[in-house]
Amino acid sequence: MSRYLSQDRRGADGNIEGAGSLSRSTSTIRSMVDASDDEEDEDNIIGPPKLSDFGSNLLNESANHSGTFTKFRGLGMAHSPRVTQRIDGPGGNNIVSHRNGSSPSSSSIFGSTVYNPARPSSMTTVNNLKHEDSSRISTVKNDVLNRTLERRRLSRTASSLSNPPTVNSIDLKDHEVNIEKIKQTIRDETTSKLLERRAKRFLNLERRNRLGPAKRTSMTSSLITSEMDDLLIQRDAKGEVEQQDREMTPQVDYSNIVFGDLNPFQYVNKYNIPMEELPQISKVYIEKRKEENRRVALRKHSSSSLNVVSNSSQYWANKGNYDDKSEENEKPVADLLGPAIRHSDQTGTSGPLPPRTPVQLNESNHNVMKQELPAHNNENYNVNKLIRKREVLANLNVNQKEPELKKPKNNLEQLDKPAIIKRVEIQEPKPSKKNTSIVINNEEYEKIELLGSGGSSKVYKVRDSSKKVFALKRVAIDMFEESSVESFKGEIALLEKLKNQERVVQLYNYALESSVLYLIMECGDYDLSVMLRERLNKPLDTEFVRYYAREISHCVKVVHDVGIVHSDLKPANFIFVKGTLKIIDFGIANAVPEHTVNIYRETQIGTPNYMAPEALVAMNYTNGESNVSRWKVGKPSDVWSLGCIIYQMVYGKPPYASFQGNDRIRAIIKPSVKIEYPSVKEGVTVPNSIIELIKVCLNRDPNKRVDVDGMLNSTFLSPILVSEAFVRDLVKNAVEYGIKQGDVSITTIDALANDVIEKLSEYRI
Ligand SMILES: Nc1ncnc2c1ncn2[C@@H]1O[C@H](COP(=O)(O)OP(=O)(O)OP(=O)(O)O)[C@@H](O)[C@H]1O
Repeated sequence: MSRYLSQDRRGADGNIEGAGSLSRSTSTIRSMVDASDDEEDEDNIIGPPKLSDFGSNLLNESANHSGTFTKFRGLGMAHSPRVTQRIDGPGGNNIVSHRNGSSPSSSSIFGSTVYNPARPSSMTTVNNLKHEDSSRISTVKNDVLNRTLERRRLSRTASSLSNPPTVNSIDLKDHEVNIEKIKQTIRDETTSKLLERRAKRFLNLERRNRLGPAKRTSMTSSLITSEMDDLLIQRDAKGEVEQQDREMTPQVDYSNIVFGDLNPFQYVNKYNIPMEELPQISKVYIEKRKEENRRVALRKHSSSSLNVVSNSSQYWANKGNYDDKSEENEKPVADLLGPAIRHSDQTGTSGPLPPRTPVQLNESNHNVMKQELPAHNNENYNVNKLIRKREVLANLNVNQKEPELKKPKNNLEQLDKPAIIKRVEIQEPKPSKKNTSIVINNEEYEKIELLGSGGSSKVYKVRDSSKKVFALKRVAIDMFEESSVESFKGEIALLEKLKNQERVVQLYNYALESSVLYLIMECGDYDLSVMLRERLNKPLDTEFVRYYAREISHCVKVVHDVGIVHSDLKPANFIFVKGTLKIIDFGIANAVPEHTVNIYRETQIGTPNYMAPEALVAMNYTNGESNVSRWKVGKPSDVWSLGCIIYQMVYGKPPYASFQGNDRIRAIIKPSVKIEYPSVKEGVTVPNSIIELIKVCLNRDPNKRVDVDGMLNSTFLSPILVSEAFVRDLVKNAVEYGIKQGDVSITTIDALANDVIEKLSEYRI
């Protein structure tokens, strides 16, 4: 450019070569008008495109004539003071440009262009004009040039005649008009060019958006590119692609924008999109958000539908109908396929996509899944996807028992991956062989649960190979303690003796191995202590007391009847086996020799709460510690224990339970410590018959204590029930007998009473 300016300047100074330089400038313009803009790079433009050399010449000329250079500088376009300076040369006001003092650069009144050696200095503003427009402009410019040349020629002639040059004001006006026209033309061209570039940039940006961030795969991007090409081809085929679509201002379709986490404003900023596009982008953004919300609502609805329908065999039976593209089938399919999957992140499209369904993947359906998705446009793509998915699903061997797979992520890669089948096999936990089974006399027993534990034993629920349930009592025996060994041998012997006794828990099998005694017994459900605890806060129920007092008495009678003293009777040693109360734990029981009232035991005693005073006295408890290991037990001791249990049934606790520790034992032993028998228990009258029974059981003197038979025949346990008529009849007969006899002796009255009592025994219940 400066080269041309110099030539022009020389011409202005009278160099006859000026015309040549001007025509050269003109040809430069023409060549540039026709030049392709493919190599243009907008990024290299600091300001608006520079004015042509020709234009600069004209302006300089004009300025020379008018002296109003600044007027042209004030066109509102950027002018770089850094690279441009005015030089007031002898020929008038000229502009030359310098870049770093020596680098060639171009400048114009519109700005400057960064020097690019790889590119010829060119007029970027006019190189894409249509040919007709360029010709028209050239014509105008040539006309102006001719006029200028003519003016200069006249000026030189006048100068040679020593006449000062004059400027015709009309000519000057013409120049200004022409320059304005040129300026307008160039402005139009500039605007058009900018719009074209912007459109191009949006197109690229659009592609970049579709391709997504760096994580995209080559498959995805090629798919998307071909998708866009196919879109164009389709539109071409429909005649929708007009010539103007390929021109400088193509319509940018924002509908496929993927915003990600950005809002429209952030999006526009991030991708350097002009702010005037913001409203349109915002509109798209809002639409997308609406669609997203709608999909979330649909997803909630469809997931609940899925729960209901997925279990339906009808659904799976109907899966072959997926090929039916009717609207009726579309909704169920959408519902059944579950939550919509956003597919837009990578492809720029959106819409529901069937989720992964638990499938049996075979070769054919795998291939179907692997096929590339077809090119699509926004509207058709979702429909195509759904149809295609249905086709794929129809070919799949769907296993409804499979657990539902996780929903795939929102990208195309997921579609190409074969669905992974998760097989969940529910197995019953295999019991560890360790400590779970035991063999006793060649019979294997499997432990089920722990039923209870005592001082020296643990009792488990077990089952044998035929699945019959038993109680396994495992007793650790001190083999070096003879009494201990003998004691448990005694228990086995007693249980053998009590075989087939209905009120005694049955012993089926036993073994002594390595200081451990194993007893396989009849298994109970729960013991009496549990039941008494359950009834603790309930009001007294005399019928309940009667029934269970009779039950325990019956159990003990059975034991006593075979000459055995239990010695450790307490609620926990009575268990319910299928509703029948049975006696257990003969660990300290012993057989009482025939015709012997008491025996002496040499082993540790049981629970003091239920122990008879004579047993504790025999142990010679002093200050709470027994100094003898020998103690006396007999059948009356068991009756005392029964009396304590019945007392607990009525009053909620054993007789001496209010005493703690050794005080309790002392209280039991000490005759002065009387047992209390309140006649009312929490508002309920305690029948005398109950109190009488308990009293005869808790007699301190074992010899005066009632035996089990007496207990069972007691009024409370065996009451007499007579009718009102029976009483009336009895009274009438007695009076009539007295009238007839006149005087009746006491002896006669006693005999009559005994007669009646005997009669009443028939009324025992
Ligand atoms: N055959 C059985 N069926 C069901 N449960 C039982 C059986 N035998 C015992 N139990 C339970 O196991 C608990 C302890 O049993 P057992 O009384 O025989 O052991 P122990 O060592 O003699 O206890 P303690 O020495 O305290 O009297 C009982 O209270 C009862 O709950």
